[in-house]
Amino acid sequence: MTHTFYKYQGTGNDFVMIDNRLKTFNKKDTQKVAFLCDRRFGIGADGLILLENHETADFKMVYYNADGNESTMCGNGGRCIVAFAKFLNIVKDHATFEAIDGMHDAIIEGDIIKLHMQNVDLVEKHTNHIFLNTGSPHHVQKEAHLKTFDIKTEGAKIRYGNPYGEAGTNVNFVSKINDSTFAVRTYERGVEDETLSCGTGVTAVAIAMHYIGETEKNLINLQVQGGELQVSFVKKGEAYQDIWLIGPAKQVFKGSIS
Ligand SMILES: N[C@@H](CCC[C@H](N)C(=O)O)C(=O)O
Repeated sequence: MTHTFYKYQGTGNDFVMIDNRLKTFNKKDTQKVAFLCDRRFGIGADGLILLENHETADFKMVYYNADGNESTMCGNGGRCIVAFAKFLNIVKDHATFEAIDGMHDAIIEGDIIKLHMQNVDLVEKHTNHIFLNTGSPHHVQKEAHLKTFDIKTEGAKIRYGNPYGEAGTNVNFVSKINDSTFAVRTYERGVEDETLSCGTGVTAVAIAMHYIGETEKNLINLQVQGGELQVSFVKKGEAYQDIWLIGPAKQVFKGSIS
């Protein structure tokens, strides 16, 4: 079957986007998703996203990693699907949608999409890292030599190692630039490599850095390999609420593939 697709990117985290409101896409076809995301034999992307109808919200988001498996929340993908919904005239400058981690709303200001993330009730501080779930699981670790660090090798060791096991985790390495700015490089589970940006990852980094006292700011700039994102939040007791992931989302091209 031939599918019309759109390619989107959010700070270099790229996605194949398919309008599945007519339910033409076989959602169980893992090999097909992996093929479409393949950079040599397919279109090439870090993930694939289906936009579907929803009973009460503007739409539903279904996210797959490049390995073909449906996975947990994708923050940059969430921002990109909002831009796609605007392109399809489903929404104007505000959107509500359901993703695997629950309901989200978003504000559209030109190319900038502000995505409301789920609250984070638990931040685990360990000796050399912080672990938290921002819709997807994230290990956050400080790294002084971020520019030259071997993200793929070191990220894979942590992703497959204890205590994460089979389910694994995403791994973020972070270096402080100043009180409100951090540089981040992320190894993504399901891509099994470094990506140019990870939305739930930078959200985790911003909250982790605040939690351990590296910053007292509530609006954090995150420099990623593919550009710049911002994360804002409010801390209530041990929990983080009213979390927003802010940054650009752009359509790159359209095509058809069978
Ligand atoms: N790129 C994403 C995260 C996608 C999910 C992740 N690979 C996982 O399986 O946990 C983002 O922008 O948040």
